[in-house]
Amino acid sequence: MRIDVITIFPEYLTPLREALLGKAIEREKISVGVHDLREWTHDVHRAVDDSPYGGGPGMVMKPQVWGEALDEVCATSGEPPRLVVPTPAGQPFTQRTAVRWSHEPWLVLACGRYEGIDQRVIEDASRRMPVEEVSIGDYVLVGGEVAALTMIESVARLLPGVLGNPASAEQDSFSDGLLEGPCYTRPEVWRDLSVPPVLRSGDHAAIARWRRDQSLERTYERRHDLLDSMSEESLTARDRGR
Ligand SMILES: N#Cc1c(-c2ccc3ccn(Cc4ccccn4)c3c2)n[nH]c1N
Repeated sequence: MRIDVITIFPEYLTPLREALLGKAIEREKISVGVHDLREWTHDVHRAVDDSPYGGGPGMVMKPQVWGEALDEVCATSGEPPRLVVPTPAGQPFTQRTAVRWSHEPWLVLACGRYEGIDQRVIEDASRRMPVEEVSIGDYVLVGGEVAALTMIESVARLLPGVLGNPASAEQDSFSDGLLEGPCYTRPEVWRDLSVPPVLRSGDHAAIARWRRDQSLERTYERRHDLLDSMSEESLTARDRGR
């Protein structure tokens, strides 16, 4: 997978070069390009923003600069990229989104700042590539870079050869629609707190039941909305009996 990020703070994306993702880039499982939006300015001040039409607080990112940047970064004789635009007003980004995007050959992420990017940039890009305006959660950040890091990490970890143990991606929270239950490691007793005996029983069926029950209980307590949106078939008769 190829990932390009356009931003006025390229150094914000440095963490991508660290740890697991850094290794995946070194091993060419992913190629990441980070581009400074100001490269496409032509004035001495390298201006990327201007006052909003209709008034209101803050500034809006100029369409001309973004248009030229996307023209160049997204240029191809083949299939265009999927353009991802982080915004607090976007569709929710979920694990399902990450799975879907993990099958994409090329993502371009447009990281806005200020009050956002002139909407005509999204409108114009939609004429020649798929565009998704997405939000990573119901809170307001200062710009799109943290959201880009979040989304890139959640997509990249699903790619073959990126995670040391691919099974952990399959057993993700949300992968079966439920939250992950608690996990434990040695020692067996720590500050007079013991590991649940079933996990040391060696009875794999009992362990699997216990883990499913813990996921259901945690999801019911913390994210009832996930249960509400689960299809009946994905909940077993035993689950419903709990
Ligand atoms: N994804 C996501 C986001 C963002 C986000 C993403 C991109 C930008 C570009 C500018 N701002 C600041 C800003 C403040 C106020 C109104 C509009 N925009 C962003 C915020 N905030 N919260 C999320 N879940």
